[in-house]
Amino acid sequence: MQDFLQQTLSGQPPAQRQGSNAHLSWQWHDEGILSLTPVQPAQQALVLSAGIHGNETAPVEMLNLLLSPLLRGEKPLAVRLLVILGNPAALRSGKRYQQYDINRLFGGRWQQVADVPEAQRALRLEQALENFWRACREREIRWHLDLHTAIRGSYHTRFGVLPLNTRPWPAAFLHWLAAAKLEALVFHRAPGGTFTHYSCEHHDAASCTLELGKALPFGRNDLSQFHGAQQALAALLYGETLSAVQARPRHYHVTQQITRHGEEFVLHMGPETLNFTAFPQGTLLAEEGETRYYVQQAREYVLFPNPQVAPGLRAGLMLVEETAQQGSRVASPAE
Ligand SMILES: O=C(O)CCC(=O)N[C@@H](CCC(=O)O)C(=O)O
Ligand SMILES: [Zn+2]
Repeated sequence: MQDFLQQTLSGQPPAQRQGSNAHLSWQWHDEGILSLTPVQPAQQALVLSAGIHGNETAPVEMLNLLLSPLLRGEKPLAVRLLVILGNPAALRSGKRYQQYDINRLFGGRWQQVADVPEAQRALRLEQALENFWRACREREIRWHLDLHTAIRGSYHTRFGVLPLNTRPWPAAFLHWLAAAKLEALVFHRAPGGTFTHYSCEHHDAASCTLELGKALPFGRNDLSQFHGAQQALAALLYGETLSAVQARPRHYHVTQQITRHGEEFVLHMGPETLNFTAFPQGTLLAEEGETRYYVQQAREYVLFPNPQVAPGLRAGLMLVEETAQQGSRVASPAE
């Protein structure tokens, strides 16, 4: 296969469904699902996904740039790799989703929505991860990096969102996220239906949603803003040296979720409000009927405010910044 992105956008299966070169063998499993196995046994299994939302194109372009030299046999592969373009139909139409946000449907939540294409696709992606990780060697390290872009501009252009994890985060994983030049890490404290929650909860993977800039159509992205992330991904994939960490990302955790239930929902933030905008205690953030959302802590920061989400879905998250002492639990290197 020459170009996985073009192949996926074409909507056609490739003429050849598997192949190999001096460094690896590859197998096309389904639309937007490709595994690559290195000739040399690897210590790590990595799922690298993008295009879960069809309008978030910068990471899709980046992923394809990293993948192409592997498929051409120009770079060695240092990990067992599963590459996923999450929602090909939405990528073709340039929309976040066709009928329902797929990133709310993982962990079996696809069973709760009517027959929408995203429900089928969430099931297919869960099966792909299941099969990929079933083939894991004992003690193989499992990581899942799901690449997105935010709808709005942000005070932090590059940041990571980590799912609820009942185990401590591996130090090497947090180190990699810092080396990828993420400015902030946001820790969820409740379960959710995202792809990264699914990997972490059901497959014990260290997983993170990487948010790289603002959503723009194909061809309009300035990938130089994400050079740090691209370099860190290249280091991981090709077994190259990881750049030194220049700054520790700021750490936040989620304190409350704003949920839209229906037509009465009002979000008291304009379209100009950036991600990580701070609000003082007592600020009325949103209301719907009798329900009112206020800032509860001395200062909270908003993330992903969106009054247009479907009923029952999150219309924003409120965050608190952690002090260095409070930091989220990290495993010792031996853990
Ligand atoms: O900018 C926005 O409003 C959404 C950007 C985006 O798609 N973010 C992910 C975050 C997933 C997570 O919580 O890990 C999403 O909303 O699905
Ligand atoms: Zn997204």
